[in-house]
Amino acid sequence: MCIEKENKDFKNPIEYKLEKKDGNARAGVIQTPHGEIKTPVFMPVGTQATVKAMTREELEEINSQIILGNTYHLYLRPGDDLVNDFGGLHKFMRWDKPILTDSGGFQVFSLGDLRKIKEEGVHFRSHLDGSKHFLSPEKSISIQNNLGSDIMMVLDECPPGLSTREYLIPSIERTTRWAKRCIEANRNKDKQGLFAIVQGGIYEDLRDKSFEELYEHDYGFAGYALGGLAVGEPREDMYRILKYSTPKLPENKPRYLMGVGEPVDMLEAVEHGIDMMDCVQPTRIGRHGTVFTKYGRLVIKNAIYSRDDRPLDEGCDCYACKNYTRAYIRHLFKAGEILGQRLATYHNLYFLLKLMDNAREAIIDGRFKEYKEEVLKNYAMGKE
Ligand SMILES: CNc1nc2cc3nc[nH]c(=O)c3cc2[nH]1
Ligand SMILES: [Zn+2]
Repeated sequence: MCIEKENKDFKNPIEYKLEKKDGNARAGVIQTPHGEIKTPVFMPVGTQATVKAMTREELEEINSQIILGNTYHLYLRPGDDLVNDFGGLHKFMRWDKPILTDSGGFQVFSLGDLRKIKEEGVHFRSHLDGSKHFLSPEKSISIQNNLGSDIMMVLDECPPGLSTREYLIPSIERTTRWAKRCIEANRNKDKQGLFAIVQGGIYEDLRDKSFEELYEHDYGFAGYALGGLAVGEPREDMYRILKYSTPKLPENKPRYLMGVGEPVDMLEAVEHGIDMMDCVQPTRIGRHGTVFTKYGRLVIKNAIYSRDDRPLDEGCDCYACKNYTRAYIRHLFKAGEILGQRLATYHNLYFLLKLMDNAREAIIDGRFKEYKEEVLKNYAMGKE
């Protein structure tokens, strides 16, 4: 039972309104300073102030409601101070809908040459030029303030997927201390929301520990993310934790699952009550010629498609599927033509945004279970 705890000295700029539940699946609306987001929602990742290969107009065309910016990358290049001088990320990249920025921690752990995790923060070397840098909770908030995102993430440690309890327990406790420091550092309390990140690996009791420690400061958080998943743990462990932890998150705030973007996993997450997801997969695999279809993934460079006059996905009404054949898009990839990467990216993003839109409709109509079963049955058939 989550008891409402509000700190009256500031209003969270992020408001969540639950519209309909169907089991634990939920449809809702998130109000942000840059407009509303209908959930469940997929968030395309725009790492370096661009969703790779997509223009802003194309992102609007496919009804993208919110995009992600990566703090680590933008801090290193072009610099959060430069972005701030141009009025923040919205103005710099001409995106006037909501933006969520991560804390930079995950990229430091996965990209930067991590020197050491200390109580005060992480020392690392840039993956660009090896220069030395330091990221603390306060520094992360300052960078995200400069970027002017609508939703900021706390600086946390995302332990490797199968970390032991002995490693996880002190890591969770430091992540909680860092989260508290982020609240204190978030000077624009009325301009940007701050999400907490629940850790705890694949252990239910450690998930409870992490959440309860963070919920102590619920007044400072506009939403809750489930971190520490999709980092190499077995799928059944991720599903078990999703089923256990998601329904325990506050009902009146957005719930964000970090790093998930495979159709089957997304519907599993929605079933347990997740509202928001992000993942680089759809854009990354798109650039390499793998696309999502109703009947599973399809690798367009495969010779079997050389004379295939069907669209990438026969059930899709996106620009790429309405105008081009598999044969043509395969040719573009074989010829190294950039348009191939653009069309595959466009389609993959459209596919996931549509999947979430259809899930939202199914929840509102009270038929989510049937919807999920239908999608999984077809997806498991493998591409025809
Ligand atoms: C691709 N999978 C994945 N991307 C993630 C990003 C994250 N950021 C902060 N904290 C996390 O725990 C975290 C977990 C993640 N899993
Ligand atoms: Zn399509």
